[in-house]
Amino acid sequence: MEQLASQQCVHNDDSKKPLEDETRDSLLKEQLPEWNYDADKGEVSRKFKFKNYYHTMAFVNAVAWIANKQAHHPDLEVSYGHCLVRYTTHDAGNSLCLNDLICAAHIDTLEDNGNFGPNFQD
Ligand SMILES: C[C@H](O)[C@H](O)[C@H]1CNC2=NC(N)=NC(=O)C2=N1
Repeated sequence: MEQLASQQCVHNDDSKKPLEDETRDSLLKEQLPEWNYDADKGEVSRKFKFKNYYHTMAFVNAVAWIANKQAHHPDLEVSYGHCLVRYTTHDAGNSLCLNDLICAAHIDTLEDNGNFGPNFQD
């Protein structure tokens, strides 16, 4: 299967079709091992932890940028030191679709290495 992180979201009738169980499970296992699937909610989620609010918000802004680029938007829970990212496809009645996993993979490419430049507050 093609790498999720090198794919872009598509918005058509096909993109509103829930993933087959087998496809979903193998993509999660092979490409998104840090993400948790909730079958009841039809969503995947991952909690990202940061050392302070500056780091958290830098991440949140990058997530928002990806969401607008992909026209597919996660629910976010933000606090001082963490951001919980949840994806489901509302247009599919809150089911897990390929766009959800593509966005999750894009977010996994954001690295927080704690180095934001000399003027960044630690
Ligand atoms: C037209 C546009 O693609 C849709 O309204 C998008 C916008 N962002 C979305 N985000 C999410 N998470 N699910 C959707 O079904 C969805 N639909």
